[in-house]
Amino acid sequence: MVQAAKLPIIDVSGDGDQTQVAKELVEAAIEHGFVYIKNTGADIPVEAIDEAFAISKRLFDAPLSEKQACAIQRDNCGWSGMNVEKLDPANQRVGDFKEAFNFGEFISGKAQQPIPPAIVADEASIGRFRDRCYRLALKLTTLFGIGLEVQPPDFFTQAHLRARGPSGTVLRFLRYPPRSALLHHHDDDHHHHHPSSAPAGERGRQEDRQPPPPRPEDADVRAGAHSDYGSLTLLFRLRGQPGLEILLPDGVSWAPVPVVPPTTERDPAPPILVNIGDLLSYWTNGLLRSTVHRVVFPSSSSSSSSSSSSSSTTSAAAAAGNGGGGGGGGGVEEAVDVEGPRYSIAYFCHPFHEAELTPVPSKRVREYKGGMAEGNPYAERKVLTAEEHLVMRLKATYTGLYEDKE
Ligand SMILES: O=C(O)CCC(=O)C(=O)O
Ligand SMILES: [Fe+2]
Repeated sequence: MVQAAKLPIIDVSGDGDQTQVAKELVEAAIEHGFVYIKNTGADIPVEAIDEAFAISKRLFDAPLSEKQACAIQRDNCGWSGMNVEKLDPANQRVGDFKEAFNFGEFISGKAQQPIPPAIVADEASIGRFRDRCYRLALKLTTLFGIGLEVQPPDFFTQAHLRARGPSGTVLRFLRYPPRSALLHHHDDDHHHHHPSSAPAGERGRQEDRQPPPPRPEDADVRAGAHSDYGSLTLLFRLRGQPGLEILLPDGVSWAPVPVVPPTTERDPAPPILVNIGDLLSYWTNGLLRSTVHRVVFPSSSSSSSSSSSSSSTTSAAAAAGNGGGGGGGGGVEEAVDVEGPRYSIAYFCHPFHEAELTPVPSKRVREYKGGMAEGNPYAERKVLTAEEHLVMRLKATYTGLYEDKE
C-alpha cells in the first residue's frame, strides 16, 4: 500500500508576527523540500487561478502551427512540444509526455516573446498572474530569510527583485495528455528523438548511445524524475488530477502528493505546493532540500506508484465528481479523472542572473555539514552566479536545444 506524503500545510496569509510561520516553513523545507501553502485566496485569488487554467486550456487547444511559431528558445521561453524535454535523461527512453509553455518577463503587461494568437487577448491577464506569483514568491523568500535567521533577513528577497535585472524566472503552463494519446503517439517516437548532448566522455562513445529497449515503466511517466533548478517553485494543481510523486529519503520509494490533503477539503482552492529548487539548496549548502519528484499517470486505484498493468483504465472515479465530502474514506484522495488530460501551472522562481551565490550569512547554514564527513566544501568552492547555475542545469535536459550552437 502506497502512503501519501505527509507534508505540513502552512498559512502565510496572516499579517502579524511571522517568526513562527517562518520557522515552520524552514523546517518543512529542510525535512521534505516540499510544503503546502494554504490557499485562503488572500495571496492569489481563486478566480485568478481558475482564469489561468482556462487560458492554459485555450493555449494548448490552439492549432499546432500557432504553438510551433512560439517554439522554445535558448532563453527558456516559449512552447515545448511532446517529448522535447527529458527531465531524467539517464533513465528516460523518450522525452516527457507533456506539452509546456514558458512565459518569461512581462513589461507593462506585454510579454517579451511571441504569444499564440489564440491567447493574445489574455496577455495582460497572464502578466497579472505572473505578478501575483512573484509577490507570493518574495513573501516566501523573506520568510526563509527570517526562519534561517539570515542577516539581513531580506538577503534572499534582495536577490529576487526584478529591478536587479533579468532572471531565469518563468511561469509555465503544463498539459499532460491522457494515456490514450500515448498509444497513438508511440508510432512516431523516433521523430522526436534528439541525440544526447552530453560530452562523449560522460555518456559513452557514439556507438554505445543507442536508445535502450522499451521498458514498461515508460508508459507510466508523464514527467521524468527530476529536481527543479531555481530557488522556489510554486505549483498549482486541479482537483481530480493527481500524479505528482516525491522521492522519499530512502532514495527508492515514491510518495504521491495529494492535490487536496486532509484538512483542506473545504478551502476555496487546493493549497499551492511550494518546493525548494537546486539553486536554493546549493545556496544553503544543502540544508534546504531540493527533492526529486516526477509525474505519473493515475491508475484507477489510488496507488499510483507501481507500474500499472491494466490496459484499459476505468473511469468509475471520474463519474463521482467532487463527492461532497460525505464520509471521506480514510485518507483516500478525491475522485480521480483517470482518462483525461492533466493540467498544472508552475512558477519557477530564480534570482537575477548576476546574483552571486555566495555563502548565506546564516549561522545555521554555515554550521550545516551537509552530511559530509570532512570539512565544509561550501566555504572554498567557486562562487557561481544564478545564470551559470541555470545554464548548467538546462543543458542536461533539453538535449537538442543547446547542442551545436556553442
Ligand atoms: O505537473 C506537476 O505536477 C509537476 C511539474 C514539475 O515538476 C515541473 O514541471 O518541474
Ligand atoms: Fe518539477
